[in-house]
Amino acid sequence: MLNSAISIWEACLQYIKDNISEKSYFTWFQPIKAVKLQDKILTIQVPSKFYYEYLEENYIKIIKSALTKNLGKDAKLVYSIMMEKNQQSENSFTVNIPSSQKAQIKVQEVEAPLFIERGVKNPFIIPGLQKLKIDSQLNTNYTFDNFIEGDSNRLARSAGKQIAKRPGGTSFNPLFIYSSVGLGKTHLAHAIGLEVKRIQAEKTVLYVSMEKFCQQFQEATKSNNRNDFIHFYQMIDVLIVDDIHFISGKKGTQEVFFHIFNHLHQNGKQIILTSDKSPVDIQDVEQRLISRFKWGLSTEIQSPDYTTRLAILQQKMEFDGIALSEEVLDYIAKNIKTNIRELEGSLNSIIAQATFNKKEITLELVEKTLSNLITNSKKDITIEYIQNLVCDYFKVSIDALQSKTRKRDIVQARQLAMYFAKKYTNASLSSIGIQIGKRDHATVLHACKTVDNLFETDKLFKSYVDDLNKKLTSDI
Ligand SMILES: Nc1ncnc2c1ncn2[C@@H]1O[C@H](COP(=O)(O)OP(=O)(O)OP(=O)(O)O)[C@@H](O)[C@H]1O
Repeated sequence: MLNSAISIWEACLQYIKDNISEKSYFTWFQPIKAVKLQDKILTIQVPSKFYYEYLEENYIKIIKSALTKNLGKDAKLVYSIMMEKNQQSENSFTVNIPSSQKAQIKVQEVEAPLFIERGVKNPFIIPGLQKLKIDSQLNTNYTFDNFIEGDSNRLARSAGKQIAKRPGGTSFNPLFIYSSVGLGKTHLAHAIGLEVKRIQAEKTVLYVSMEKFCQQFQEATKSNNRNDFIHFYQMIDVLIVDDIHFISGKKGTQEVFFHIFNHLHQNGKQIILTSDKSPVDIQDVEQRLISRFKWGLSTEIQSPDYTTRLAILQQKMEFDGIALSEEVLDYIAKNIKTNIRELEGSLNSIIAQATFNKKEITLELVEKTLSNLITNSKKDITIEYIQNLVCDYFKVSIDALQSKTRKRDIVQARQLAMYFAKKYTNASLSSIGIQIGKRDHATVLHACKTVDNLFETDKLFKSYVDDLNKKLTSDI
C-alpha cells in the first residue's frame, strides 16, 4: 500500500514539476510524503497546517489534474497534517483532512506568534491565507527626502533607492548596510521601507530589530508556535532587520533566521540588514549565514565629511524653524565629527540652552555649550597616525611595516599597529588589513588575539602596549 502510494505520488510529482516553477516545486512539494493509497484515496503527509492551507489555496487544481491522470476520475486526496506537540500532547501527531472540504473543517486561525511586549498579543495576525495586513513598524520621520546625501553614504543611498523601486528585483539582495554608531543605517533602512510602501502599497514590509526578533523567537518556542513564527516571516515581501550583529552567538535564532532568509531569497523577496560591523567582522555567526549576508551588496556608511555635516545641520535648523549664523553652523560642523546623532544632539543642547536662558545663539554660547562634548569626544586617530607612531616607537620604517617580511620585530610592530587600529578607529577588520600591508581580515583578527595573549603573558610586550597606549591616549 505504501509502495503504491509512493509510486503514484512520484508520478504526480513528475507532472506537477513540469507545470510549476522549480522554486515553487522545491518549496511546496519536496517536503511532502505519500503515506497511504487505498480505494483511489491517496494520503499525503504535509509538514504543517499552513502547508495544507497553502496547497489547497494555490495548487489544488494542478494536484487534482495529476491525481486524475494517474488514478482516474474517482481519485481523492487526503492530507495528513503534522501537528506540533503542545500542552495537551507530548508527541507530534497528525490530523487527516480530506482535500477541498475546508468549509466543514474547523481550521484554527494561524496566528503569528509575535508579541510586542510580554503577554500582549502582537497585532500581526495571519488571518488564514489572506494577504498579510501588518503594521510595518516604519518610522515615518525617516524618509529619503530628509536623508542628506554625501560621499559617505552615496552608494548605500542609491542602492536603497533602486531597491525601493524593484524590491527583490535587483542584485542588491540582501542589502547589507554597516557603519559605526549614529551614521544613518536605521534611517536609511526605514526610508527604503517607506518608499516601497509609497510606490507599492500592497507590499508587505516589516521592520524589526534583531533584538526583538530574538525575543519573539524565544516566546514562539516557549508557546510551541515556532512553525507559525517562521511562516509569518516567510510571508513578508520586504524584511528589514536592524542590528543583525545581535544574532551573534545565538545558535537557535541563527538556525531559524537561516530558513527564513533562504525562503525569502528564493522567492524573490527583499531582505535589508543593518549592522555595526561588516559581514566578515561579525563574530560567532555560522559561516553559511555570513556567506548569505555577503550575497547581495554590502556597503559601509562612513563618517560624514564637513559639507555633509553642514547640510544636515541646515536641514535640521529648517525643520526646527530656527536660524543660526554661518559662523555658528561652521563651528558645530567643524567640531562635532564623530557621528550624526551627536551632531543632532549638539544642536538640540544649543537650542535648549538658548531657549531656557532666553539668550541669543551666539558663537560664545555655542562654544560654552559644546565645550564639554568636544573635550570628551575622541579626536580622530587615523590608521596612518597609528602606523607612524608604532614605526617611530620601534624604529622601523613604514615600508618594512607594510612589507611581507616575517622578521620577528617587524611582525610584532605590524601586529601592534593592527591592534591599535582596531581599538582606536572605527575601521572594519578588512579595512585595517588593507591599509596595513594589504592583509586580509583574518590576519588582523589573529594579530589582535596575539597581542591580547602576549599582553597577559609577556612583561616586556605588556610594557610596549602600555607605552603606545599612553602616547595614543595623550592625544585624545
Ligand atoms: N544622511 C543623513 N541625513 C540626515 N539625517 C541623518 C543622516 N544620517 C543619519 N541621520 C540622523 O542621525 C540620527 C542617527 O541615525 P541612525 O539612528 O539611523 O543611525 P544608526 O547608524 O542606525 O545608529 P546605531 O548604530 O546607533 O543604530 C538619526 O536621527 C538620523 O535621522
